Amino acid sequence: MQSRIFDSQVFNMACRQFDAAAEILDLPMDDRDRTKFPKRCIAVTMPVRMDDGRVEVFEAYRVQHHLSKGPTKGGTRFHPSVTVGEVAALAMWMSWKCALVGLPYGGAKGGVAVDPRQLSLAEKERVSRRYMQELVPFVGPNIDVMAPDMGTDPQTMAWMMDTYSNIVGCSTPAVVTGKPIDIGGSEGRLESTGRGVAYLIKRYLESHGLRPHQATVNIQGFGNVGSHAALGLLGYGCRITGISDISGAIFNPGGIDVHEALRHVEANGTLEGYMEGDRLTNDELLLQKCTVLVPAALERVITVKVARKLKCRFLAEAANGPTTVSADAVLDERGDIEVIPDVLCNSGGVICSYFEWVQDLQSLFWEHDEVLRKLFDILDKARHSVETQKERLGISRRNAALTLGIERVARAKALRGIFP
Ligand SMILES: NC(=O)C1=CN([C@@H]2O[C@H](COP(=O)(O)OP(=O)(O)OC[C@H]3O[C@@H](n4cnc5c(N)ncnc54)[C@H](OP(=O)(O)O)[C@@H]3O)[C@@H](O)[C@H]2O)C=CC1
Ligand SMILES: O=C(O)CCC(=O)C(=O)O
Repeated sequence: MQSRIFDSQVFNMACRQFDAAAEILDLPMDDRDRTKFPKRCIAVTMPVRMDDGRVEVFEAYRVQHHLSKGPTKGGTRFHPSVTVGEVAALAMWMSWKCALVGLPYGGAKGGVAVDPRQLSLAEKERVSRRYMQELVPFVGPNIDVMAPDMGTDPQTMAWMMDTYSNIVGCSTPAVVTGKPIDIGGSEGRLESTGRGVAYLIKRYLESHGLRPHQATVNIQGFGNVGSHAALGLLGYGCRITGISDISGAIFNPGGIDVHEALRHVEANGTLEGYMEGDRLTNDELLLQKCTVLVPAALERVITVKVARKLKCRFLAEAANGPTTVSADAVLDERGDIEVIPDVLCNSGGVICSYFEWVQDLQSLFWEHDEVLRKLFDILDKARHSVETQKERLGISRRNAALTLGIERVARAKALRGIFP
């Protein structure tokens, strides 16, 4: 089958990854297309009243990739470059990620094509509420559970949860995760993706005979994931030598004061004007020598050209889909860079979202320590299963992670059969 709906660079990239994994698994031909292509796609146009009285119409999407293992799960992105193909690729990756770490979910993702930095707070609230209002017939605690992604945060989730609850007539915290703790959010969810990234990096450094305090780290993207990864790594003793946001990068081989940089971003909304170190472009930051490079922003930033010039020992994919398929082949050929693939590396977020959903359904809440202990436990198990698969089949770590996730989804579909 050829998809005409989702055709785009990033969707084709997710499909090529799937095809390679399906070959390794020797997946029956009859099972391939039904495992690969998204089950449902909801596309809406949303009229929103802007502060100046105009009505602006935004395109928005929700893609639910497969329904075979439970409700679908995944974040909602507010970004000007959102397309249905990008959302579909992100939903596919959510499926493999959830299956890899053993969560009872299919993958989903949503997005609004809007630049959140151009919206006032009131406009952002109206966009968030309208998005949820459009999607109420298609989501719910047992159907599809949203969460934050780029450009959205706990406040966005609070507005979405409130909108859903008002429409269905009762408070329904389990319809979104990543909410503020006061309205049913989980301890630890805010920092979980970045903390998970940091924890896995520490484990991989140790398994390669390195101590965290010997490691230097450059991070692209200083939002939720990038900043909490930086704080986690700092806590383990790593030296953070580079950080960036859309305004560019700060590079300081002596180490950046991450807390001070965060205070600057909180006060100014950007790293622009932060003076501690040299200013570089985002592309230049990727090529600086370091022990660990952490892309934590957009897809497809590690291209063939970049991959050939990387000077890191580890590439920890905190972002979804940061490495193109051709760049991946370059990294395989080089063989000197350990790739921690996205579906493993950033899985801490959805693991903690699962904990939040479980707590909401039971109305029984856990302490912070318990959440982190359970999170690190699942990450250790997933890491172990990826390393075992890698050695057993003699394949790359990315293919090990993808084959584990894809095989579990395909098995669930085969067991359930075809109805009617
Ligand atoms: N939030 C979560 O729980 C999870 C997120 N992820 C993935 O992690 C990545 C980051 O998400 P998250 O931290 O939540 O998003 P945020 O919106 O919180 O932060 C995104 C960061 O990336 C920066 N950025 C945006 N565009 C560019 C660009 N073109 N070049 C360089 N930097 C850029 C932003 O800069 P500025 O602020 O200046 O715009 C910001 O610092 C995404 O790939 C997301 O899918 C994965 C798993 C879970
Ligand atoms: O927490 C979640 O449900 C999803 C997080 C997410 O969007 C992702 O892992 O890419």
